[in-house]
Amino acid sequence: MDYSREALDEQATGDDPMHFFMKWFSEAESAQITEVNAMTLATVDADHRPHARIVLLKGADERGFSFFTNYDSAKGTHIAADPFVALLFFWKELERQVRIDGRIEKLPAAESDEYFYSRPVGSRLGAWASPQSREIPGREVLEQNYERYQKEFGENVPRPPHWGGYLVVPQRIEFWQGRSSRMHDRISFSRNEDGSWKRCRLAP
Ligand SMILES: Cc1cc2nc3c(=O)[nH]c(=O)nc-3n(C[C@H](O)[C@H](O)[C@H](O)COP(=O)(O)O)c2cc1C
Ligand SMILES: Cc1ncc(COP(=O)(O)O)c(CN)c1O
Repeated sequence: MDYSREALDEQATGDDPMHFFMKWFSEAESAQITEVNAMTLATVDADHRPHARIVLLKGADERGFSFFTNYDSAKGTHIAADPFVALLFFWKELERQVRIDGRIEKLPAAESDEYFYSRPVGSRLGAWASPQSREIPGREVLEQNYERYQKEFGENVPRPPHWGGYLVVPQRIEFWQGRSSRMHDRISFSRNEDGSWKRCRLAP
């Protein structure tokens, strides 16, 4: 595969990488890419071993990037032990990659509520039914839990205390655009002490 769609220069990315991320994100949406918000989340456990999995980006604003999950899951346990994480997007149709590293924190409960109550009732029951990342003897455990909570809550399924959002506050954001002969463009932003961003170009 030789990449040849387009170039990325320093000027085009501007001074604010969150702003530029939104631009690339909406271009990916317009390109009809399916699950454009699917991103790899890397965490490290208490023994410094890395773990990666896909989660769905549900918000991006001047604060950072947010997603929702089970706080008692493996990833939740890793995050509690070490708040440094990485995110990765690969939009292959656009020959683009975005790499983000930063520090993660829980979203305020009000924001977790707001998102949770926007989800279909079935997914809300799923959040109760699944002890995410735990070993279970069989699928029937999930089905039984689901039915039990369905009986208990009916249509009014509250947010479980162990389920909510995280915000990744970026410290570095890199935009990668594939180019011919592996001579790709990489524009990287690192956060300064005062919160402003320093931009540089990296060799591919
Ligand atoms: C496309 C896709 C989207 C996913 N989105 C989420 C998500 O937003 N939140 C989540 O908790 N798990 C999501 N998952 C499941 C995770 O990849 C993972 O299996 C789960 O969160 C357990 O991870 P852990 O054991 O490392 O905590 C998604 C999986 C795929 C393939
Ligand atoms: C277990 C789990 N939790 C949360 C999500 C987040 O997405 P949604 O809120 O759209 O269900 C997903 C998406 N695949 C998921 O698999």
